[in-house]
Amino acid sequence: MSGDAAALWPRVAEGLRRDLGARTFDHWLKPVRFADYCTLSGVVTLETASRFSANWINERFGDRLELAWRHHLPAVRSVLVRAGPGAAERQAAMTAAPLPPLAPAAIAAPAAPSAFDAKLSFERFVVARSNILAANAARRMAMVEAPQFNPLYLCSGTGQGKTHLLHAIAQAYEAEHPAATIILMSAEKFMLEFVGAMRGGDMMAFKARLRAADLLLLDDLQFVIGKNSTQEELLHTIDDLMCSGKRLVVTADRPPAMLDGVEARLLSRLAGGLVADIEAPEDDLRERIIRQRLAAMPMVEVPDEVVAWLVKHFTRNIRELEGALNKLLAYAALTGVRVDLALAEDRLAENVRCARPRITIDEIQRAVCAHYKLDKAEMASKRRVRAIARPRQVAMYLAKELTPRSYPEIGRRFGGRDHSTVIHAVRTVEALRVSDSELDAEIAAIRRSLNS
Ligand SMILES: Nc1ncnc2c1ncn2[C@@H]1O[C@H](COP(=O)(O)OP(=O)(O)OP(=O)(O)O)[C@@H](O)[C@H]1O
Repeated sequence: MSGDAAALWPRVAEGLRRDLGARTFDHWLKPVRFADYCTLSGVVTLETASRFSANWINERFGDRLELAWRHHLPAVRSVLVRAGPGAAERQAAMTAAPLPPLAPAAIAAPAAPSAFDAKLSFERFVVARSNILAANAARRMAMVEAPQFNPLYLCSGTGQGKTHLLHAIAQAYEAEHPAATIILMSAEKFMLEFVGAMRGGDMMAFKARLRAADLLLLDDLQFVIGKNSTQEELLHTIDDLMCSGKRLVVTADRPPAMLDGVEARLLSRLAGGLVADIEAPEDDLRERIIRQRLAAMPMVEVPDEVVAWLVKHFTRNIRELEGALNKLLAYAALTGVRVDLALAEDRLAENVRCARPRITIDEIQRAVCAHYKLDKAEMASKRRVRAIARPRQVAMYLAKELTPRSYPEIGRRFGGRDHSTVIHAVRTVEALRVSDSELDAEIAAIRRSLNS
């Protein structure tokens, strides 16, 4: 895959040359060579002649490089330019005054690059009412003083900045505690390493590595749902870290109480510190994030009406908003057209369609009740008379069809019913839709009312 990416570099470079102009390109980017592409992290590494020009390129052209790469290879997450081999010698040769000789150890072992994404810093995290609790709690986690709340549990829907905050905490903590051991990993990786260690008979090393952490940051905890032995190991790891006063931050897509299939003992540990949720981003936050991204690209002109249009249409999460902006800018940069409202509407029509807010269970319950002229409280009631039970089953069926919620989650929203009740309702309505055309038409009408 790195080979494929290497083959793309000349095309990426050609686009950049058109975009930046031959003079700027030849001066800064012509000497840049492709070094590596990691499919796992999505990081492209490029090399240039000196550390100075690497820093300059990262600062001035980092966003441009990312856009250009993503245009050809959408999986690219970030682009890093570093000084290539021999850069130190070239740098020394270019300097008039001889540099003091480097200790052999320093030459042999250059500082290991930080494992954290420099772009995901506190400085680049825009704070607003919807995320202020999470952002402030995250900052506290990185301070010298012991945090007031430990563990910190960050939760939100997808693309709202949880991973960003984990990287920000890790980097700020690293700056304050340079010798500290910091581990940032996804819950999935935790599980894979745990299973690998069990199979390889290497549990001691696995346990020792995690328990040596001064700060453990665990992303996407919902991954351990239903994975009992991973949960057990995680529980021991957390207990160990907490007992030794270490810091723990976890993220998940829902609050602890909604992690069905996670052991109560683990949940109580996780909820025992601070649970901070990030709400859906408000207009002001979305606009400030766009303006922040544009400020890093002073050569790109984006009219205010396009910014307002993006803010209006990409409401659900920041990742979608960023993706739309990147797509628009990449298209404009690589084709040489100006960014205006018509271009945004044309190029981003599909993105807008996908970004429409999803239907919620609450909306479904309201629509079903409006159709059958019922009180919404009946949805959660225990009454089994057919005039109520059937609409309730229809609402459960639509909840499964139109939302990403699981059977247990749906059951909870209908007066704490068991998941098997929901499965039964879904199957019943599915069968009835085939045999009962009247019911089928009613469901179609409810769906239309929800989509309108
Ligand atoms: N408040 C913010 N300020 C600046 N950038 C943000 C903010 N919130 C999110 N982002 C950006 O949005 C993108 C998605 O954020 P991130 O990956 O952290 O989301 P997430 O909540 O971890 O999503 P998932 O649950 O899918 O893993 C990232 O590029 C991140 O930098």
